[in-house]
Amino acid sequence: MKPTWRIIDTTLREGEQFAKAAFRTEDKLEIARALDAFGADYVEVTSPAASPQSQRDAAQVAKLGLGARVITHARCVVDDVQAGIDSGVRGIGLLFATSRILRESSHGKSIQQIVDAMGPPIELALRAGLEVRFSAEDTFRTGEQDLLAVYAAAQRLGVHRVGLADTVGIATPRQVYALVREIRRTVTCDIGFHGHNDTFCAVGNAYEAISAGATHVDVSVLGVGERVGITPLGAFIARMYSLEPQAVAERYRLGQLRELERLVARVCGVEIPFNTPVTGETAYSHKAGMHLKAMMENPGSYEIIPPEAFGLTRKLIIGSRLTGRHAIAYRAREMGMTFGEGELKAVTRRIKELADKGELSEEQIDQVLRGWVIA
Ligand SMILES: CC(=O)SCCNC(=O)CCNC(=O)[C@H](O)C(C)(C)COP(=O)(O)OP(=O)(O)OC[C@H]1O[C@@H](n2cnc3c(N)ncnc32)[C@H](O)[C@@H]1OP(=O)(O)O
Ligand SMILES: O=C(O)CCC(=O)C(=O)O
Ligand SMILES: [Mg+2]
Repeated sequence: MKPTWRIIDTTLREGEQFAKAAFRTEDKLEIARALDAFGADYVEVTSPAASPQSQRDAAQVAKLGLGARVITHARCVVDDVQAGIDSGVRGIGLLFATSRILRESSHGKSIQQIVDAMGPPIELALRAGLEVRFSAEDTFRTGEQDLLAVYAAAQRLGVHRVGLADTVGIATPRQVYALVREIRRTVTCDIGFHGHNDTFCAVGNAYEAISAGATHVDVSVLGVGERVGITPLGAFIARMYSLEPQAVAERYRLGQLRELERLVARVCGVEIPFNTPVTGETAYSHKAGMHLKAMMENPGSYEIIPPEAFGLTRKLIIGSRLTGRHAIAYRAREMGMTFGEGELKAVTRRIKELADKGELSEEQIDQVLRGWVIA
């Protein structure tokens, strides 16, 4: 069983727009290889038109011979497309801002002028044999008639995919679902979604896009990108794994995720947030007594994704003031000790008293348990 959707990882394009990213050539090659090892379906690199080094780097990534399809991203400008073709990539994401605010501030074109300008760059890319996507930048602040006009034009030109871009992170999940549904009824080609995380809706929005018929989703490692970035790869994978575990585990090498994130964090000089889904420092920590009891019965009690699926382990914190007698009995059993019900309550009370002054380490708990038996 395979997922019906594909991941376009844009760490090397959107991620290069992250304030803290200054990728050297060797960083890009290492990240591209790590993305490929994870099983990313596409790796998107910065427009070769951006700078001479960007052109050389795109060509080097394209030459790596990855399993992932290496694509680039460009304005609807013939010279930019030609630079993409020259770099040897296999696909190109073209875009034009269609919202009124960006039409006025970014390029000054009307919808009709956009439709007229799209033709030559799209045709050039298609003639060169590239996989071509056309995206309406700032989709969710664009009038529906305007969107339908540009997507219909893109489809007439023969693009492989149209893209909806929540460029400013304004869309709600319900809006994403409704608009993707609408576009799904209008075009026959594939549909991509690119969502910014300004209101932390990027994962939910990507999921709704897929539910409504999108085939491709843009992600980046740790979500790096402009401002607070886009849909994070790991969080998106967590979302989808919880729904279709077998398909996700078969398609992607999930055990690579943590190393991939560590690589990008190191290169960008940032920490991985403690609450990052799956790989964050506390993602598999369980602390409250009621949770610990149930976790010892069945780890599925408070985990929707087993850590082993990602090569990770869980941590049960039993030395806090929130601990419970079941957790203490469990540890005691591990040490080969059994307590009667009254003793167990008493030793748990003692551990809680001590923990009120500060959490106990495993060694300290063991010491209390051993001391209790001897006393
Ligand atoms: C939402 C996004 O993240 S989109 C991706 C953003 N990525 C990038 O910007 C890549 C890095 N960018 C760059 O290196 C540069 O901006 C370049 C090389 C692309 C362009 O550089 P410059 O020619 O110096 O223009 P500058 O960046 O100042 O202004 C943007 C120009 O692109 C035009 N433009 C903006 N969007 C588009 C578009 N989608 N298609 C065609 N032209 C566009 C603008 O009209 C403006 O050209 P003008 O001066 O003739 O009006
Ligand atoms: O080309 C696209 O679909 C997305 C471009 C982009 O980065 C954005 O709109 O935020
Ligand atoms: Mg973006």
